[in-house]
Amino acid sequence: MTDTLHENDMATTSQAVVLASGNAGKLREFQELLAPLGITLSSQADHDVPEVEETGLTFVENALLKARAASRHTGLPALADDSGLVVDALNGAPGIYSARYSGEHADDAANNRKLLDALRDVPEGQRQAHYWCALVYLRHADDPAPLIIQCGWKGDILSLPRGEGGFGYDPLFWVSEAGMSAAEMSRAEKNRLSHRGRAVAEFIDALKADNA
Ligand SMILES: O=P(O)(O)OP(=O)(O)OP(=O)(O)OC[C@H]1O[C@@H](n2cnc3c(O)ncnc32)[C@H](O)[C@@H]1O
Ligand SMILES: [Mg+2]
Repeated sequence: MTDTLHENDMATTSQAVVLASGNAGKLREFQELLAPLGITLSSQADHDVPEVEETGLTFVENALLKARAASRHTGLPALADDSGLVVDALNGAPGIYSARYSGEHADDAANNRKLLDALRDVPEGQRQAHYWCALVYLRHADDPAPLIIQCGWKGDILSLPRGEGGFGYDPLFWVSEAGMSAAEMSRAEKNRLSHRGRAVAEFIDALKADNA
């Protein structure tokens, strides 16, 4: 990236934004993806934003609920990500329930175990899935025209976990184009290919156009 381009990016996008998420893995990925643009991203925990109930039935509805609550509470523009894993053989489960698949206080390990169990009898070749990311940006809490970006990432669900990186279902998410699981990728590689990485790239373009 040239200095000129960098300065230009800073000029068009430099601003304070709250990330409406309590997920440390997401926060790390967003900070890496947005830092070069001069966006100062704080997490909702920094502002004591109360956790909002994700009562929507789609990713985009839940992202809107999270972004609106964070923006209302902080007075800042808010970015929210609602994402999850959609498995064909499970009729789209765990879907919007990905974070709470094995219970309200589920952790990644328990969710992964439940997924492996649900797919116990599903043979290789029928274990297609995709991650989905709905990204919502509200300029203020009553913004009637939010920026909304949605991206998917195709993969297959492994029978055994592989890799230590990433978070969530990454050790079970096999990416054939890369020849490795999402948890075996470098952070840069995951950001380049993933549902969230590509949604953020589109978001950056949309924000630049918005600020132009
Ligand atoms: O709602 P917030 O506070 O942002 O945090 P969360 O973890 O509850 O987030 P979601 O409601 O959007 O649920 C997303 C879940 O989907 C899974 N997931 C989403 N993106 C993922 C990724 O890149 N790698 C692995 N798992 C992912 C993972 O289980 C997440 O907890
Ligand atoms: Mg959540």
